[in-house]
Amino acid sequence: MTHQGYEGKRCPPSNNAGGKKLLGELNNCAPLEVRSALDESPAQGGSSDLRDQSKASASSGSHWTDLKLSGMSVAQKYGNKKLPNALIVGVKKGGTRAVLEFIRIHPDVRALGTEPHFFDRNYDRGLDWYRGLMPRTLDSQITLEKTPSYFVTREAPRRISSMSHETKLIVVVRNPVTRAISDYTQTLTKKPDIPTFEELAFKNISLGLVDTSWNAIRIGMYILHLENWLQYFRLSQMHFVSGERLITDPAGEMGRVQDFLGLKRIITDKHFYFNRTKGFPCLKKPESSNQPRCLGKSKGRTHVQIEQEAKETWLALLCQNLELPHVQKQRASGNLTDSFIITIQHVEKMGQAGGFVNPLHSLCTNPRSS
Ligand SMILES: Nc1ncnc2c1ncn2[C@@H]1O[C@H](COP(=O)(O)OS(=O)(=O)O)[C@@H](OP(=O)(O)O)[C@H]1O
Repeated sequence: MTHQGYEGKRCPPSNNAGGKKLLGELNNCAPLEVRSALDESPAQGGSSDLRDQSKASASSGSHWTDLKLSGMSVAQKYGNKKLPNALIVGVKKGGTRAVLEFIRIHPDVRALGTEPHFFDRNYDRGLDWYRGLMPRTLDSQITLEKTPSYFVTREAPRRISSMSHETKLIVVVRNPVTRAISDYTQTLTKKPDIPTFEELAFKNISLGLVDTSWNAIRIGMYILHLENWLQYFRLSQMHFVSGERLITDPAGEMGRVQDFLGLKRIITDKHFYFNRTKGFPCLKKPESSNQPRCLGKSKGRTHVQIEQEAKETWLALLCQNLELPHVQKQRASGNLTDSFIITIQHVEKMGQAGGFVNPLHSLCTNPRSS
């Protein structure tokens, strides 16, 4: 299936409020690759939704700085569809959409607006199918896509490295407890009758038993997943974006992303403004538009309310159960793989250098900060 074909079959725009649009409705009108993309973030915003914007330009990857040639960008006319050189591989609810929408305003980046889920759900369709989804790029431009579920997909690192050992990987990490609550909040908008967060997170709260098989918890066990990636990729090929700083200092985080991708620092604080109503940084001039835009309503949802006391009890337990015990267990057993040691050292080093906020550290040492 060609990419043009899939764009042509997009759903008509909806007036539904973010978080209320049901996936089922979208499924009826969207073809597979769009459905896949929407599975991760089904809710759509209104007319000021950057995600609608990105879907509209999903196949063209068109760019506001592109030179126009009879209404068609140079890349669209002379470019080729290439396999991505860089991927935003996760984490779900980390801030991956914000990174994609922010980086794609760079003239040397062209991104697929939807999530193709190639390395997890659609691998059988083959690399030609995957390439066909990509926007046309000039040789000097980077092709990028984001699918947050790659980070926790066992086969993804091997599959990506067999596409190219040189692929650059971006991981947007966020405090795993907040991430889990965000994930749960999203599920709740689709299935309001699910058990409480507490019921799902704990096997036995008085015994302090956390259910690490629950996906919302498991995704946040970053070290566990990283270990798998490091079997196939050098650490220098991975860049960690702090989901927290992406909100407080988007230009700073995007500066480091541009450095990592070998791009000139074009995206600066001039590109952002803080939208008080949204409560998040927004783009003054997003891709394909001169109008300021924020991400859609499914980004920056109000999280389910959790009482502070319960939260502190949980946090202590979750903190003990996410990265730390895994690290401690591995250390105690003396059964450390090289990649594991490197990961820990790397995370610690980046934390010291201020280049990385250990997602557990601030929360576990100061639960009230959440
Ligand atoms: N600028 C800006 N605007 C809006 N939202 C922002 C922004 N930067 C980061 N975020 C955070 O991104 C969180 C959603 O993460 P993802 O885009 O990775 O979600 S998804 O996995 O694609 O569904 C989303 O999580 P929630 O706040 O829990 O909704 C936001 O906190």
